[in-house]
Amino acid sequence: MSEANAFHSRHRAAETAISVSSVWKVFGEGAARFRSRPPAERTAEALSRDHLTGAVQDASFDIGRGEVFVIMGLSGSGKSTLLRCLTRLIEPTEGHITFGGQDILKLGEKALADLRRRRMGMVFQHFALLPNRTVLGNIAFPLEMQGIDRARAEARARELVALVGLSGRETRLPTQLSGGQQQRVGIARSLATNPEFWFLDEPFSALDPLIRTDLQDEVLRLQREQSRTAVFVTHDLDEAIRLADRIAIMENGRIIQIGTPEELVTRPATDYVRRFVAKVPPARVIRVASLMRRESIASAAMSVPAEATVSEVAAQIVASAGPIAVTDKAGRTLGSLDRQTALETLAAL
Ligand SMILES: Nc1ncnc2c1ncn2[C@@H]1O[C@H](COP(=O)(O)OP(=O)(O)OP(=O)(O)O)[C@@H](O)[C@H]1O
Repeated sequence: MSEANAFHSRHRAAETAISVSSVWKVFGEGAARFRSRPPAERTAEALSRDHLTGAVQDASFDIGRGEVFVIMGLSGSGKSTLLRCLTRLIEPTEGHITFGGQDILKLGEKALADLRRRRMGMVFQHFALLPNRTVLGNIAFPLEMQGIDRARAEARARELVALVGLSGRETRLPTQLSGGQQQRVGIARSLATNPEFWFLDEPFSALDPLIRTDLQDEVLRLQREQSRTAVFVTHDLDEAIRLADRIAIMENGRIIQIGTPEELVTRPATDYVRRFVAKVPPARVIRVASLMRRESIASAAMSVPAEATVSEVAAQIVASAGPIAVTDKAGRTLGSLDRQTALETLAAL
């Protein structure tokens, strides 16, 4: 692992929260028969000959506890199907999916419903709020489903209303809210049970760009305050870069690369990934740590954090008149940043 990644992937060395191994979802008649084929015969040609859709093909990856893992790709690449396989809203054709070591594909109906209710939170593109319930009633609903008494459920719902910035609107019905506000209710509701795992499927794509950025900030803030393992589907690269620790890029049912935004931009695995990330300014994803020289410096004019992106510290770099120190989260100096190299990264398109 490069130094840059060691700084950025705070989760990689951490405990695995979700492990996905050789997962397939094949749609069409005869999908079950597809399981008996040896791996070498599970090709795109074989799928098309049998009139099957390989929505997810041989997906394997681990997600670290507390990581924000983004699945992205063009329309029809299999993102939603993969996410739904993780929650078993769609039954995978085959493979293994474990949550904290427990194989969820082996769970019976009741255990699965329990897992979803207690440990998973989900947000979808269409808010799916209960039309006859108020903001508070919608947010309290998952708690009531758990058998928590109404007063306690409502107290928790009030906390969440404040957390997502809807104080004062507790008694409104969904139709009396804007799209962005409705999605805030959806987010609050998904967090009511304080789930370990948070699944978000294109949660902001129906919203206009400004509201979308607000809600992305909201998600980032919630992650900072109470980090949870999050899997986020989007077709918006900009959104993926803002939110992700790592991004999985899908193409025609296959995951073709998994990496930090910086890895995808600086080392795209295929032409498809290269084209996907072509418009991302490198300074937006390259971290100070990647440009740092490990050397001691006598007297620094200023310091910048190793985990910041070059864009985030652009103003300091431009203004600096002397050596720039690079520091870790504790403020210890790790090395130096060459101003010229940083300026070149900022200028690169
Ligand atoms: N229930 C289904 N029956 C048959 N084919 C399906 C079904 N659901 C999805 N598919 C097919 O599986 C493939 C992947 O679909 P999926 O919805 O997962 O893609 P996606 O990347 O999430 O797309 P989008 O961004 O448009 O939502 C597509 O070819 C789709 O037509």
